[in-house]
Amino acid sequence: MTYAWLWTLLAFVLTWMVFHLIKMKKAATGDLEAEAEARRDGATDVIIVGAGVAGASLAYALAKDGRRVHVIERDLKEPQRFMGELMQAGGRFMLAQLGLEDCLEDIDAQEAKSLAIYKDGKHATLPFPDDKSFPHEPVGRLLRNGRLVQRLRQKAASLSNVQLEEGTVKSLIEEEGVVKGVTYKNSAGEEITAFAPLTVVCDGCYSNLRRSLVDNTEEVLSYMVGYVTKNSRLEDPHSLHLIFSKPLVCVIYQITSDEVRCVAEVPADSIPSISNGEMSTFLKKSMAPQIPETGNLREIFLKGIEEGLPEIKSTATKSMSSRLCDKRGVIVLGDAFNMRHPIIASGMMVALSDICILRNLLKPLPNLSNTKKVSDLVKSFYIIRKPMSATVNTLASIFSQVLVATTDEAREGMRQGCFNYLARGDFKTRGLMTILGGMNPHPLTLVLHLVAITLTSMGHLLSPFPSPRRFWHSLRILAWALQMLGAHLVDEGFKEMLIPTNAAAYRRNYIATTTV
Ligand SMILES: Cc1cc2nc3c(=O)[nH]c(=O)nc-3n(C[C@H](O)[C@H](O)[C@H](O)COP(=O)(O)OP(=O)(O)OC[C@H]3O[C@@H](n4cnc5c(N)ncnc54)[C@H](O)[C@@H]3O)c2cc1C
Repeated sequence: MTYAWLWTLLAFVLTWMVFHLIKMKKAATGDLEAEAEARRDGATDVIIVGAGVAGASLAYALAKDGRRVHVIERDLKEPQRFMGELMQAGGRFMLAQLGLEDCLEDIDAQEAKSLAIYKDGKHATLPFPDDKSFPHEPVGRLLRNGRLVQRLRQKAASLSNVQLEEGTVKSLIEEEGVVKGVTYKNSAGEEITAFAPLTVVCDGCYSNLRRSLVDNTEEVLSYMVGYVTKNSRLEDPHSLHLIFSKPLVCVIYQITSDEVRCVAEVPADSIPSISNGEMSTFLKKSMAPQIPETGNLREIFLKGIEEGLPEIKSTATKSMSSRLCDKRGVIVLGDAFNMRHPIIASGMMVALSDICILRNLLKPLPNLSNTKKVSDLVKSFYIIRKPMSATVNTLASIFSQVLVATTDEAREGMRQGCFNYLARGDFKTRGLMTILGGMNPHPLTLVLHLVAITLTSMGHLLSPFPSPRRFWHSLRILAWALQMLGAHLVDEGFKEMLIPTNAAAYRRNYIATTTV
């Protein structure tokens, strides 16, 4: 009798445990059944990780071709950041190819018609020229990146075969070397698995997933420090103002009808602290005096600082060459795949160009579960993208190195030579501007321009009277230029593209695959 309560308690605990064991087993079986069901049904054709510019555009393009797309994005709120604020004319063309050009409307974007350059009191404005072979108006757009991203997300989500969900992808699910899907945490904190024959990783410049797929590493080159000056309008709001300041460049541009973005680039190893006010002192004392008084550039630069730097932000500039991922069932795109210095503002354009190519390559395939076929197509994608990616990556890398101010006479000669070349305003400048705007992705033409800039720089250093010292420095310019170019010839697989017949074939192939 005394132990009756103990037996009752034991019986209760045992019943509770058996009940829960049965429940857990049922849930596990149910999960597996649901997964198997999803796989059998082929409920999703493509999973896209990340809905930035690349992920959202790709989702729309693939869904338009009838694919069932599941996009998983970590944060569906409007991104507040200062990258991707100039959509080059070439990027607008790619958006039009994808049926997304209207996403540039109703976001108070500003027309970008020219590049204005400033150095040591001299100034030149270089319009993006009208290239007759380019089927689009040669005008880009200056904008708030977050607004564009939201428009792209809305447009993708408006299609019934796109499921856009907030969630953070934790890992890829792999079976025998083939990626089958992802594990992610949804907004309710539940861990979920999703399966599809193809997963596209578009999780941006801080990508974690990339590391398990490709073995390339990113390099931090410098930092861009930026803030917005509110209630302001530049006297020339349609130019991107690039100041050849020291040690690195400043850039000022209109991003909405009454907001101006001010950016200063700072070396990676000496970035002043934002939190203790060092940064505002640096901007006010070191950078502001170098901003030309032309128009109202300096006034707006200072106004932003004096109004208390509401939201000063810094972003790392990175470079990472593209590497082919040899796993099946997965593709990496956007910044997770390939990055370059943002000095020529072309990352979004390259990502969109990649999407146009990939979409056109995948179009004839009714079933993406043929992973061997998809993997072969990805190999040709990697080659076809070269005219655009190699041209833009090389130009960005060389410009970013040339624009660094140093006390080295040869390097300063090249910096001045670059300014002189751009400021001439002749047919050569126009040619380089069409490359810059993404209207002529032609590596061979770029190499010719780079050779011409080198010769201009050498000529500048030798004039008016060549001396042995000047001659020596001009030879150093040549050596430096060859070294920079040489590195890219190898890295970007440029060599074969420089053979004129190959270059022409590459370009034809590129145009055919980017045009709907
Ligand atoms: C300072 C700076 C200035 C730039 N200026 C320009 C410019 O003017 N013009 C231009 O064309 N390019 C510019 N670029 C480059 C451009 O911003 C990028 O190339 C472009 O934004 C890349 O798009 P993306 O979709 O690959 O990445 P993002 O736009 O970064 O999108 C990645 C998305 O993935 C999501 N995500 C990340 N991890 C996960 C996860 N685990 N699960 C789910 N979602 C995830 C993120 O939330 C994000 O929405 C600039 C770059 C820098 C650094």
